[in-house]
Amino acid sequence: MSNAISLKGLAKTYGNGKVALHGIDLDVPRGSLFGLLGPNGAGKSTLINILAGMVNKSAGQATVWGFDIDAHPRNAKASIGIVPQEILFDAFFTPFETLELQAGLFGVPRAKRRTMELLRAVRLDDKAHVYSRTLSGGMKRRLMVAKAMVHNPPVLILDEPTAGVDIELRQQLWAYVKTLHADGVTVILTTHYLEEAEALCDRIAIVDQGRIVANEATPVLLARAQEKVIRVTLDRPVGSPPLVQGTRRGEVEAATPNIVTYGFDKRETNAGAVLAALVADGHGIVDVTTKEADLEDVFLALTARHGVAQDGVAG
Ligand SMILES: Nc1ncnc2c1ncn2[C@@H]1O[C@H](COP(=O)(O)OP(=O)(O)OP(=O)(O)O)[C@@H](O)[C@H]1O
Repeated sequence: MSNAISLKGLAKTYGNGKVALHGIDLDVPRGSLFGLLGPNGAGKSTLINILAGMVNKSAGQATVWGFDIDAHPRNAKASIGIVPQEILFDAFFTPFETLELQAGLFGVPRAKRRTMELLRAVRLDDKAHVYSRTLSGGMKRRLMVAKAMVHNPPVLILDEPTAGVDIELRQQLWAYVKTLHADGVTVILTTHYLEEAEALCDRIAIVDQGRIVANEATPVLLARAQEKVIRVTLDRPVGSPPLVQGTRRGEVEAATPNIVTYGFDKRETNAGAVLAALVADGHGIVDVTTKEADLEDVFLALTARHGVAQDGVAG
C-alpha cells in the first residue's frame, strides 16, 4: 500500500497490432516526484491513458492509490488528476465555470469545492470571470493543472506539461507543482526535457519501446554516467594529444591546438591524474575545465538503438 501507482505486467497492443507496452512492472512510491522519460512513441501516453481509463489495457494489473483499476475503477479514477498534453476546455466558459463544471463531474459537493482557492494557487484569480479563450497559452496550461486538482486527488500526472511553454511560465508551473508536492501530492510527470526531470524529480523511470529500461532514484541514475570530460589548455600547441593513461578520446581542438580534451571513466582515473601525466610529459597547464556526464548521456546510453537515430530527446 505504500505505492501511489503499481503496475504489474501491464501490456497494450493496439487494434492495428502495434505493441505499445510489453508487460511492464513499475511502482511509483507515495510522496515522490516521479519522472517518466522516453523518446517519442515509447509508450508514456499509452500508460497514462490506461490509468486515466481512456485506453483499455490488453493484459496485466494496475492500481492507483491501492485501488485496482478493474475492480475499483471509480476509486482509482478519483485518486488521480491528469493534465493531458492538449489543452482541453470550452473557450466560452470562464476559468471559474470550468473548475465548477469539472468539480460537478467528479461529484464534489458545492460546500467542498475549492474553486477560488485553486484559481489563486495557479494565479488566475484575477481572471476567474473572463472567457477562457482570452487567456494566454501559459494561463490555459495553469488552468488545466487547477482543473486536474478539483477533486483533490492524491496523485497528479502531468503529461508533457511544459512543451511549448516559455521559461518564465515553466518556472511558475514548477513552483506550483512543488507546492503541491510539498503538501503531500504524489506527482508524476512525463517530459522530453531531461534537465527538467533531473532538477525536479527524486526518481526517474525511462521507457523505451514499451519497456522500462531504468527506474532509479535520480542520483543513482546519474551515477550510472561514469564518463567525465576534461578540457585542458596547455602552454603551447600540440600536433596530437599527448598520451595519458586511463583516458580515451583524446582530441586536439582544431582552431586552438593548445587545447586538448580527454574522456575518462571516473572509476578508472581522475582529473588530477590526467593533469599530473601532462605535466610529467613536459606540458605546462594554463587552464582546465571538467564536465560531468548528465542525464542526457545516461538516457542516450539506455535508449541507444543500433543504427536508429534518436528523436525527441531533450525537447
Ligand atoms: N490509437 C493507437 N493505435 C495504434 N497505435 C497507437 C495508438 N496510440 C499510440 N500508438 C502507438 O503506440 C506507440 C506508443 O505511443 P505513445 O503515444 O504511448 O508514446 P509516447 O511515449 O507517449 O510518445 P509521445 O512522447 O510522442 O507522446 C507508438 O508507436 C504509437 O504510434
